This record gives sequence, C-alpha cells and structure tokens, in this order.
Amino acid sequence: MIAFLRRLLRLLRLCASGARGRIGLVYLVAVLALGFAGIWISVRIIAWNAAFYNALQQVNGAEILAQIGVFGLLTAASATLYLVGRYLQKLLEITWRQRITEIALDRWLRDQAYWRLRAGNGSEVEIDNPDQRIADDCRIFVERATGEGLEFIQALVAVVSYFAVLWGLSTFTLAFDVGGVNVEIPRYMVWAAPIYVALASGLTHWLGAPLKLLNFEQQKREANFRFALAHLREAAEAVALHRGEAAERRSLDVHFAAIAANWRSLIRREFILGCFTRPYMQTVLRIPMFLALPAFIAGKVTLGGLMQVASAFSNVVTTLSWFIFSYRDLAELAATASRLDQFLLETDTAAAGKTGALSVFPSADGALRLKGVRLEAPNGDVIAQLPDLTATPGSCLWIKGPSGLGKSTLIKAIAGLWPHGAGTIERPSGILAFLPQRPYTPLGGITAAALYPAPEDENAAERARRVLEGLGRDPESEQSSSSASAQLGLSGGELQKLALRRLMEERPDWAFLDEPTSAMDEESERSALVALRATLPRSALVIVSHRRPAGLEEVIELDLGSCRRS
Ligand SMILES: Nc1ncnc2c1ncn2[C@@H]1O[C@H](COP(=O)(O)OP(=O)(O)OP(=O)(O)O)[C@@H](O)[C@H]1O
Repeated sequence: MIAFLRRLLRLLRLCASGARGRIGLVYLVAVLALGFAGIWISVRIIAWNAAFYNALQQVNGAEILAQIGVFGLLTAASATLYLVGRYLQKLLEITWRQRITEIALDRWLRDQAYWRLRAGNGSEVEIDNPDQRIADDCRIFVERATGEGLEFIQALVAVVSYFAVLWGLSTFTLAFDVGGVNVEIPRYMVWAAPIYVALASGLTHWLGAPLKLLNFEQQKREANFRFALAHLREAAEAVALHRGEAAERRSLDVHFAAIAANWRSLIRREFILGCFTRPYMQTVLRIPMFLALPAFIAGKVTLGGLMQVASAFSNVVTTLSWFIFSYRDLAELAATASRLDQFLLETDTAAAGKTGALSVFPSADGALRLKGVRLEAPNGDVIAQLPDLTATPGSCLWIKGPSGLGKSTLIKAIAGLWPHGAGTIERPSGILAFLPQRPYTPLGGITAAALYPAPEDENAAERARRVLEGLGRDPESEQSSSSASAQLGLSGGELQKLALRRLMEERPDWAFLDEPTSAMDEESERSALVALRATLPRSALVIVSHRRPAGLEEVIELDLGSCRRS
C-alpha cells in the first residue's frame, strides 16, 4: 500500500511538472472547485427532502409545487456542474498524458536507453513491451489516477459535509435489551454508517486482492500478442517466402491462448468480487431507511425527517463506499502505476549503467586508437582480443575476418554501445557516422528514408532528390505513407546504395560502415565506394567486409581471424 502511494506520488509529480503539467494543475483545481459546488448542491437536496416530504404529509399543494420548482433548479445546476467538470477533466487527462508521454519518450530515447534495456544487450533489467508502456500505460495511468484521485478528494470533502448533516439530524437513540441489560446507542445512525462501510471495504479488499496481479499480467499478454502481430506485418515478405503462415499462426495462437487463460482467471476473480459488491451496491440505498424505521415507528421523526435522515445516511454510505465501488479500477491503476514507474526508473538509470570495463574516451589527436581491447559477450565470454591499433584521420581501415568473430561488435564498441570487455578505445573527434549491417529506413516513405536521420529543412527536397538519383524513386510523386522499409520497394543492394548516398550528404569526418556493400554485385560495389571516396576525400573510412573494399587505395587491414577467442 505504501509502495503504491509512493509510486503514485512519483508519477503524479512528473505529470504536474513543466509548463504543460502546471496547466493541468489549473484544470485540476477547476474540476475540484466544480466538484465541491456539486457537493454543496447534494447537501441542499438532503434539506429539500425534508421540506418536500413534510409538504406531502401535510398535503400542502402550493408548497409541493414550490418544492418541485426548487428541485428543478437544483438538478439543473447539478447537471451543469457535472458536464463542465467532465469536460475539464478530459482536458486535464490529455494535458497530463501529453506530459508523461513526453517524459517517457525523452527517457526512452536519451542515452540510447532503448538499446541498452533491450533483451540480450546485457542490461540487468529488461523492459518488456516498452511500446505498450509508453502508449497504453501512460494513458491508463492518467485516466485512472485523475478519475480516482478526484473522486477520492471529493469523497473526503463530501463525507465530512454529509456526516455533519447526519449528526445534526439523527439525534434519536436506539434502545434495546441484551440479557436484561438495557443498551442505549445515542445517534446510532451516525455510528452505523462507518461500521457498515468498514466491514464491507475489508471484505472487498480480501476478495479482490488478486486483481492487481491479474490486471498486470493481462496488460503484458495483450502487448505480447500485439507485438507478435506487428512483427508479422514487418516481416511479411520473409514469412511469405518461407511459407511460414502455419508457424506464425501457431505462435499467434499461443499468445492469444495466454490472453484467454489469464482473462478467465481475471473474470473469475471479478465474479467472486461482484458476488459481494453487486448486492451491496443495490442495497446500500435501501438499508438507511430500514435502519431509521425504529425511530419513525416510535414517533420520534416525521416522514420528512425519515426521508431526510435516509438521504443523508445513504450519501454518507455511498461516499464512504468509494473504495468498494472503485476497487476494480484501483486494481488496474495499481498494476499500471507499477509498470510505468518501473519503466521510468529503469530508463532514467540506464545511462548510469552504460560504463563497463571497456572504456571509450575522446582521443586527444583526433585519431582512432585501440589499446588492449578485449570484446566480451554480456555473460563474460571472450569474443575477441584485438591488437593495439591507430587509424589517423583520412585513412581507410578494413576490418575483416570470419563470421562471428566480433567485427560488428567492435563497431558497436566504438559507437559506445558495447561496454562489455576490457581495454580502451580512443574515439576520434569530428562528425562520426555509423552504418549498421542492415540498412535502416524509418516510417514515412521514401523522402523520410532519403533524409534520415536529418530533420526536414528548406534544403530537404534537394537533398532527397540527390540521394534518390539513379534509384528510380521520385520524391515528388510520393504518397504520404507510414509504411516501413519493406514497402519502399527497394532491393537489398538499392537500400545499401541509398544508405551510402545518405552518408555522402552527411559528410562525416569518420564513417564506420558495417558490410555496406554486401548485397551489391562487384561492379556496383566498386562504383559505390569510388563515389564515396570521391565525395569524402578527407574522411576516414572504417569498413567491415568479407571482401577487400574495391576501388580504395592504402587500406590498413585489421584481421580478426588472427585474434580468435581464447
Ligand atoms: N547481445 C549479444 N549477446 C551475446 N552474444 C552476442 C551478442 N551480440 C553478439 N554476440 C556474439 O558475439 C560474437 C560476434 O558477433 P558479431 O556480430 O560482432 O560478429 P561478426 O564478426 O560481425 O559476424 P558477421 O561477419 O557474421 O557479421 C558472435 O559469436 C555473437 O554470437
């Protein structure tokens, strides 16, 4: 419980931070003010009950009509306050959701947390389904936290107001005999309300406790299923070529079966909880009248008084029962807050955990220098022990060696993404560009692919045209699209050509290229590398490839085949 409140406060503080968060606070205050005005109207309606039923008892036609008018005004005011309050509450939700999503995205992208916390990269913690945490958990958290939080604050204020009314009204005493002893309970209606609700809340918590874990698990399984579907969409071509439909179907069925199994446990538990809360909800408004009947029969209150006490009592009980009525939503809030809080804490500390025994420093003279570098897998297994090496600006370094000996890992280590191992890497200064083994294209179509990762500026169209020249793709005729690389309609070699052209536009001082021409024929490879050298005559090129890079002169070789793992 304490842990839940701490998490809740931590997350709410983040929602309310920054300029946007403070605008949300203004909405919050307005919604609360409207809520309190609504409570005042409810208190007025309790008083109206007495006036109306007393007029009925006295068969006073004029007074009955006047009270109907008062009722109309009170309900109109109450409806207006409710509607405006709901509208502002929705604005509050989107404002705070925007803020917390902003923070989640910042932390996820900052210091490459999205890479460090990925399964298999050696982080002690792995974040499952980060996309769900950013998209769904941020939304559910804000909706539930603001909804339940506002209701809780209003319930607190309401309960005090209704209690005061009930205290003033239920002056009568309940007297009965227990084994010949006369027991008298003064203001018994006042005591009955909290005792009744406390017992019911205890029972609700006991019956509903497993719901938090079940909700947590349900959200996770739903996200796994969604991810499996998105993965199939991305890999559509490969799956179709493998005729892998049956295998995909089996995997999707397993994911869905997991959803259904947890869902069954979830609804079983909700059913058990409902067996108590449903009848409770239905009786909670009737019980007060039955409890007040002894006083009415004894002639201590009028019909109006009875209705007024019953109304005050049911307001107290309904308000105190907030915990019972909201239990399901609170369980969902607890599950979501715990996932989101863990995500934000882990992504915040991901940067701190990036140092390993393999150190990467900026080099003093602008050269790339490897000193005693040993590359290891995250579990400590040695991948390669490298010879010391220096590559000066403008030089060309060819890293070769059989598959699996650590060529790509070395590039990742230079990029600062691979801390596992020992030794020192002095990183050159200037603009460093890295081309991964599989060329990447973002969502957004061919122009976005041609410009990535540079932002669109006034020269964007011209740059895109230059990058796409000779690839048979015209940015002018492009439809806006959110499709990924598979839908760009480029062959593997063309994608590599596009990646190299993009690099030429970037004009880096150092280009680290991991098998940049592996999908090209020899002639295309030669002309691509000659063009690269001609465009970037002063840049250093560090190329990982199985074949000697064609068309390049004065190549320094680093053969990882000669430094096999120990
Ligand atoms: N995240 C990881 N966890 C464990 N081992 C890893 C991880 N990433 C790479 N390795 C291991 O490190 C070794 C080197 O991999 P790397 O991709 O650097 O090889 P490579 O020389 O570039 O191979 P190729 O020529 O096939 O691209 C491999 O044995 C690989 O299994």
